[in-house]
Amino acid sequence: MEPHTQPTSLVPIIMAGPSGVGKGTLIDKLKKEFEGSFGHIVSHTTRKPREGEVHGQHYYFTEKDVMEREIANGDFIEYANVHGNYYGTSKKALQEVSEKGKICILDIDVQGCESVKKAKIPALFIFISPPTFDTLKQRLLARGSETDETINKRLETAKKEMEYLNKPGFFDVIIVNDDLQTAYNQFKQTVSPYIALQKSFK
Ligand SMILES: Nc1ncnc2c1ncn2[C@@H]1O[C@H](COP(=O)(O)OP(=O)(O)OP(=O)(O)O)[C@@H](O)[C@H]1O
Repeated sequence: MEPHTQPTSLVPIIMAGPSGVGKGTLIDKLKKEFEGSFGHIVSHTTRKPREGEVHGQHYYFTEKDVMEREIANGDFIEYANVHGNYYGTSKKALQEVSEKGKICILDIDVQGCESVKKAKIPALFIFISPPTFDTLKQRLLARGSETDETINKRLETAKKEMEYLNKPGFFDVIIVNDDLQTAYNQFKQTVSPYIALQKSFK
């Protein structure tokens, strides 16, 4: 998928980059500014619902054997096993969003990107990079969501994810999230042709 050319279909926008780099922050900002252009994709999970979580809204809650069968069947465009629970995006969930004429944004890891590419699903692949490794560590610490152990795990994984920057052409666009507003402007510029196309469908 060539960025900066006029897209002819609303392909999903795939966001990758190490944990804590600011993917969620950028996506939230974009969805806020262009409310109505983006659809909410519902993931599947085999973990138990937490209080207040609604099936079909927060997740499609499913069973391990069912999900394994569906994965084997090729029903998922990507999935991951996180601490013994499966999480994944089904082809059907993606289809539900595009049938509503909305753009789908997926926040997935590089393994997930590999799966999407393998499934030959056309998409716009964006990698969000930290300016330095140290900045990433500071952001994870500042977010206050991790213990020392999980921070180290995330940083280890981050090193591997950053190696994808050496794979020419794997990502369509790489955005360095140093100053948030600058990164957001680049992000917005990258996806604006898709937003324009989405609006033209109304
Ligand atoms: N440009 C920036 N400058 C400073 N802080 C930032 C910047 N972008 C994001 N942050 C902060 O960094 C922290 C991590 O951001 P965020 O939660 O969006 O990351 P993420 O990539 O979605 O992580 P995860 O994959 O773990 O969900 C947050 O506290 C966020 O407010």
